Amino acid sequence: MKINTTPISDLMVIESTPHTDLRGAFARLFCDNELAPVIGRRRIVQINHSTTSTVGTIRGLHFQHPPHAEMKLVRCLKGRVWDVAIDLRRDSPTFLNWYAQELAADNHRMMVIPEGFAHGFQTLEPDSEVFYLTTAHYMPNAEGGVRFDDPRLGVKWPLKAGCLSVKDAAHPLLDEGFHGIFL
Ligand SMILES: Cc1cn([C@H]2C[C@H](O)[C@@H](COP(=O)(O)OP(=O)(O)O[C@H]3O[C@H](C)C(=O)[C@H](O)[C@H]3O)O2)c(=O)[nH]c1=O
Repeated sequence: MKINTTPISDLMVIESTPHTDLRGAFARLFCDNELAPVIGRRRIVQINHSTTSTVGTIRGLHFQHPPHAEMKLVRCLKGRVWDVAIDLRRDSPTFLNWYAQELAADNHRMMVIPEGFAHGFQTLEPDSEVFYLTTAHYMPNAEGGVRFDDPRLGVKWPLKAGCLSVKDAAHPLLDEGFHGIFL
């Protein structure tokens, strides 16, 4: 696994190179030894899998408030998604900056999104499947969200927004009073 930095500190992109032979390919989805420099003392406590049938669907952008803030390690195991992370960390020099990567079954790329970031994705192919590991349990009462089309964020999505959950359509826009998550 190759650990790549991004323009946003602590946000990483992991490249994996599958072992291929006549039968097909083998690749590790996760290895605590290889990812120790990124994971540190965190523990993976949940592994989630979402399937999204229609192209253009946006899931997110979600985060959890401390003490339930989580790191997410996100892969696309089928299809293709535009995976977006937004820095919501208070006092971060890149506060409200966003970064995106195309994750696909065939590019074996993984986003490592630390605590204090909102995460979401848009499907670029039908029946896309996202597989992600988290370092904190799902706590609905600690969940927060930002709007995919919030002008304060200016996220660029490859496609016109398609299907959206009622919850995601209802996230409040960030006003000047929003100073981020204090971790
Ligand atoms: C995250 C989660 C959800 N749920 C239940 C809650 C709802 O009844 C249902 C769908 O949840 P939600 O609409 O939040 O799912 P997504 O919109 O795919 O959100 C997820 O995908 C975005 C991109 C993220 O980054 C979040 O980690 C995660 O919230 O599953 C659970 O039971 N356990 C869980 O860990």
